[in-house]
Amino acid sequence: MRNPPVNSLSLEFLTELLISLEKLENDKTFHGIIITSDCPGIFSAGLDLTEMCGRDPEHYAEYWKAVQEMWLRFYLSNLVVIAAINGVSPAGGCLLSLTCDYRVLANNPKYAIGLNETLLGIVAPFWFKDTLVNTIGHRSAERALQLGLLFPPAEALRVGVVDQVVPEDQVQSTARLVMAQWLDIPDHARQLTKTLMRKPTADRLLTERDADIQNFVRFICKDSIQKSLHAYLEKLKQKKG
Ligand SMILES: CC/C=C\CC/C=C/CC(=O)SCCNC(=O)CCNC(=O)[C@H](O)C(C)(C)COP(=O)(O)OP(=O)(O)OC[C@H]1O[C@@H](n2cnc3c(N)ncnc32)[C@H](O)[C@@H]1OP(=O)(O)O
Repeated sequence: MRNPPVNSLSLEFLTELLISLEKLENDKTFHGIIITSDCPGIFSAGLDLTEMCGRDPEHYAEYWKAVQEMWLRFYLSNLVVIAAINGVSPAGGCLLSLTCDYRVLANNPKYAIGLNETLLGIVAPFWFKDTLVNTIGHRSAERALQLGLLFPPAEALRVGVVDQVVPEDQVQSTARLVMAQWLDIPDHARQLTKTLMRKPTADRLLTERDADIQNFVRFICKDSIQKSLHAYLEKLKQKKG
């Protein structure tokens, strides 16, 4: 991913990601992809806050549809998808990595990962929650979501948000090694098993997609939510001094 400075998932970047995924899926010589970041120290800062602030309801609806599409397409991809997480990964960045089949995280205490939405005064939608529950179990997910926990590497591994923590210079090589193991499995059997495991979760969003968009638009248009997102963005900007 190369969308400096922080790989935020803007509408344009999400569209590019989806086009890239589609191209790779349509090229039958590809069987797996590794998602990693070209922005030093940052895997992805998550959803682009500027897409959710000070825009009109039509824009929010278009943006949310693209976020849903990203989740659906990556979560259900027939390819083996591995996240080589080489930086901090809050909220939407964590969600993207949770859609993958396996997560390798660099062992750097700055590289926290988690669904921290509550810290911004917003609520992770049910499909974010379901993805986390499927990964780490109900109790851990409930605690992580309510507290908006961002896990440093050792904690992320203990709770199961990531599958492996390795020295920073070994993230890519480990991801390639893991990919080789996954590609050794007969593809059709692996793909059908992935679908079996994930389809019920995806189906819930597919049947409630429009309602979920409307719910997001209603929520994000609230004055109180706009105020807290603006304040959060300002805080990020002022951090620099
Ligand atoms: C019903 C459902 C309703 C709602 C659900 C909505 C779900 C939302 C999920 C999300 O993903 S919300 C986004 C959550 N993301 C975050 O909380 C991360 C915020 N960013 C950071 O903590 C830090 O930027 C960083 C740790 C990722 C990187 O730190 P650093 O290297 O020090 O960079 P800066 O903080 O100086 O940031 C540089 C630049 O980038 C802007 N920026 C950062 N994050 C975002 C973002 N998510 N969206 C848009 N822009 C972002 C930041 O403001 C700086 O901008 P400048 O103009 O000052 O350069």
